[in-house]
Amino acid sequence: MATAYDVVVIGGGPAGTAMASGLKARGKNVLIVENDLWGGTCPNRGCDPKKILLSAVEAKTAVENLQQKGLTGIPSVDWPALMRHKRGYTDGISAGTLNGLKGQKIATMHGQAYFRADGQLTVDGEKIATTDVVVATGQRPAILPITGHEYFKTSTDFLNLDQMPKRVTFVGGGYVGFELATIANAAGADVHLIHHNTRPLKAFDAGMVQALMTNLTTAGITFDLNRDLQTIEQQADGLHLIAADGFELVTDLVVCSAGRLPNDDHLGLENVGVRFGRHGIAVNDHLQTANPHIYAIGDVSDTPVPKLTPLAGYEARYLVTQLTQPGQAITYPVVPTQVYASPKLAQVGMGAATATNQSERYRVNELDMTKWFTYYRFGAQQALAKVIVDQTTGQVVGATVLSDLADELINYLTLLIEQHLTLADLQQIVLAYPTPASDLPYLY
Ligand SMILES: Cc1cc2nc3c(=O)[nH]c(=O)nc-3n(C[C@H](O)[C@H](O)[C@H](O)COP(=O)(O)OP(=O)(O)OC[C@H]3O[C@@H](n4cnc5c(N)ncnc54)[C@H](O)[C@@H]3O)c2cc1C
Ligand SMILES: NC(=O)c1ccc[n+]([C@@H]2O[C@H](COP(=O)([O-])OP(=O)(O)OC[C@H]3O[C@@H](n4cnc5c(N)ncnc54)[C@H](O)[C@@H]3O)[C@@H](O)[C@H]2O)c1
Repeated sequence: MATAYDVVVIGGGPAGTAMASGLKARGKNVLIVENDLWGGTCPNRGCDPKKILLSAVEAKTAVENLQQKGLTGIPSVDWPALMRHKRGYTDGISAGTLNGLKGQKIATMHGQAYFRADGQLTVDGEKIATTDVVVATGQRPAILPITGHEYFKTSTDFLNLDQMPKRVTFVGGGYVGFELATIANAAGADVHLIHHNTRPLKAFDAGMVQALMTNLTTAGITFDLNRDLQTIEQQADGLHLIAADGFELVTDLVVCSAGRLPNDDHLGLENVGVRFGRHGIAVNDHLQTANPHIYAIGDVSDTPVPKLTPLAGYEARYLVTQLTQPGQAITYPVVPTQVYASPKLAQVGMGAATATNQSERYRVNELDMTKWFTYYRFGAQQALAKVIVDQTTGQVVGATVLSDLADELINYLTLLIEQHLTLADLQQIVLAYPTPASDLPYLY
């Protein structure tokens, strides 16, 4: 007789693997199902390969910034070698993740999970008996349904390019568009970013986005704002990208970076009373769907937080506790988000626009840190911050940072916010000098 599981987890990405490990550690009989690469988006075709490729951008920028300051000669990116370096990491991820799961004695299956009816879950047609199911199937790149959409490539294709084409265009000014445009530009391509309105990266501080775009424009990226792409045509000289207003651009590679779609439309969720749609699987504040035995976590769940790897893990940890010791509704901490461009743009907590509307309570410290020792020493082009302080408590409640070190500084700022630290609290702690952390008192 087939095994009856306590929980089946569908999806072997950061959410699903954290879920399966956590349940197993608490003695549950768990099966995890994956239909593609174990490890999911983040380590195979997302965060990690992107940041490996960014390493070359960071190193090149560091050398550029020290020209006439002790270094001569600017290195160029050897794309095939950089890609080999990336694959040296990504090629082992799927097998390594699977081995890790097996090492924990977690049951695994490779195949397509599908709900035929309530209580009838199948994997590649085989019936699986289980009490509960956790859906953690993530998202996939959205493709704009325009004429010639078949010429679109995705972030997954870009992160696995054997050669960098001469001309590369991104359509959609979000995280993916900015990050991959930064990489393609540093690798020597002529890069355009087409965006359909005048406000790319709309969740980030408008002034800081403008400053980032100015930097990227100086570095060679062309921003084609307010262009509504309608058609892609293959012609002898390349792909012609044509917008509604007659704007036309010829490129060799066009990447659709206009958002991602939840993997919730191929699971038979309609057969088991689970509501789902463009924003993902509908869940309550216990991450439970309309079917009490089915839960959803990570990118595929429709929750009020950005879709990021640390949140996939956070939701998994919450649900592990919930399935073993039911209790409180989920609450989320402040979430730092960032765009790994050049420089990096990071944000956490309250934005300056909100703070300015309540100026009797909040102070916005607008800081140009470019000449501060931390940034001066490596010749940084720009280091800006907007730090929001609650004047009634003296605590930091939000920040936006634009600098080569923003990815580190934003985590310190997140700790200050989460731990409600005032300047006086911080001055009780000794931090190594000179470092970005030892600048923290000057941000208040
Ligand atoms: C280019 C890019 C860069 C990114 N950079 C960052 C970053 O720097 N920082 C950050 O925090 N986040 C980043 N993200 C987002 C991050 O990758 C996701 O938030 C994270 O992977 C979500 O984890 P998940 O487990 O919910 O989904 P996923 O990682 O997508 O995993 C879902 C898994 O489910 C599997 N699956 C789907 N359908 C089925 C099915 N029917 N049966 C079985 N298995 C199925 C999929 O194959 C996949 O392996 C990036 C994403 C992209 C695309
Ligand atoms: N650094 C990170 O943490 C990171 C990096 C990459 C991806 N991600 C995750 O992946 C998700 C998807 O990233 P993304 O950049 O694809 O999506 P996104 O939602 O961040 O950005 C998509 C952009 O495309 C624009 N757009 C929509 N339709 C368009 C059109 N017709 N023409 C031109 N522009 C159009 C939108 O206005 C938006 O600015 C992110 O929301 C995030 O959850 C995170």
